[in-house]
Amino acid sequence: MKLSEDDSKGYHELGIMGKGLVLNQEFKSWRYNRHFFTQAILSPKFVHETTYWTSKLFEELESYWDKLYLKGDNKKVLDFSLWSNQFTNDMIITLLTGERSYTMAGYFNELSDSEKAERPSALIDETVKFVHAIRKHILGFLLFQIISPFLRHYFPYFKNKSDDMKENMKYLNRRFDSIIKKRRQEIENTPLDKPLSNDMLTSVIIANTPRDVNYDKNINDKAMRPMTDIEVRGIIFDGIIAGTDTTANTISYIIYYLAHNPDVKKKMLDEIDRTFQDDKIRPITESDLHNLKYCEAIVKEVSRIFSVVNSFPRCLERPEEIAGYQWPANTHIRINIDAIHHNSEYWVEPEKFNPDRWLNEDFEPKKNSFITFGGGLRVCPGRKLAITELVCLTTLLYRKYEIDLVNKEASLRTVSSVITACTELLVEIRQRN
Ligand code: HEM
Repeated sequence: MKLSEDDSKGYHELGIMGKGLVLNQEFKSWRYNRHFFTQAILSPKFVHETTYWTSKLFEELESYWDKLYLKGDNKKVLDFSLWSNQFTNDMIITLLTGERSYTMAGYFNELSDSEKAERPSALIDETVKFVHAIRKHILGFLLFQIISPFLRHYFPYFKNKSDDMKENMKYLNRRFDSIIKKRRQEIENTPLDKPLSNDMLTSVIIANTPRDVNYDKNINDKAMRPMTDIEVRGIIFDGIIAGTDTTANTISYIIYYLAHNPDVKKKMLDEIDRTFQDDKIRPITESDLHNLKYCEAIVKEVSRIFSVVNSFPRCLERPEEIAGYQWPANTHIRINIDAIHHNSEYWVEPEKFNPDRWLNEDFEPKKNSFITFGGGLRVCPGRKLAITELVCLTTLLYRKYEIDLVNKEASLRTVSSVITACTELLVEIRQRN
């Protein structure tokens, strides 16, 4: 991603340009941030955290579904796209910050007239407010690129909107800063021989300090210094922004494709039942993942055929020939993921939903042809977490529940901007026999 000076003015004004990863064009600072992000997210204990929290939060989700939809004989309808959003919000915030988030509980309280979630309501309100602010940021930040500074500063309609977004950003920064400060304090108060929690925030705070197992006090390299609070905030913020809607929408698309491909669904159920031997409640573990290769193939095939991110930007550093044309340096291009994923030069029968293609021993997607997570230096650093979370979630959902679309004839309801988001997915749910 490289934005021109004009395009990035608004992001500077909002205070998000040059921080974290996504909007960071300064190579040294991006590389430093990326190193911390990758080191934390790719560590083996993080894979453990991902399976653990997917199971734990799924149990919580089931407790709400049980009360709202699963009692009695009547089939009840739910909008899966809304629940998946609450789930992935709680998941990413808990995994990245180590602070429990309760947006599923908040949504349950909204839907349930009589019973309320067994969580302190002040805690629910606080996390719901936090998540609403994150959502407002995701939906509104493009205003700072698309609308000129003149309109944003002097035209009341845009000025109000942009002032509101700036206030929202201030609130988010305060909230992140207080979480970071609290965690630094907790780390300081924990004796060196006592373990710390495994969330990303803790890992990036302790990286390159004596609490880090890889710490070497003899290395006196500026590039290996610990992160400041503002740097920590930048990468945690980006992880939350990039890791919520992407996974939430992909799981909705998985439900949709399974409903339309009963033979695939049957094969998946066989794999799940073989792995869990009729145990419908034990938590999923990392070792289960080795036995869920068909589920993983489904996640990849859905991501190929209906990628949630539809394109991503690049800027040419030097003149290049692309598609037979010469392009000067600094040309901005968008790489069209959908076009590449549906191109018969790269994929056999590209329009066919065929998870088996991923299981063929000789199969390897052609170079740069599976780009749902982008590619090159900037490739999505959350891809392993995303695939693990999606495989676990698909397995947990279908291990115990029968999920049908309310209207199988209806096409998917989506809206496209930076990502293709599912706006509604009405399903009927009941326990599997
Ligand atoms: C299905 C889920 C996901 C999809 C489809 C996805 C897709 C992408 C894509 C296409 C990019 C741009 C890559 C490029 O320019 O080459 C990206 C970047 C990024 N993603 Fe993901 N992502 C997903 C989940 C996640 C998760 C769970 C996280 C974090 C926990 C995450 C964090 C990031 C970050 C921080 C970047 C910016 C990287 C950089 O600029 O260095 N993503 N993602």
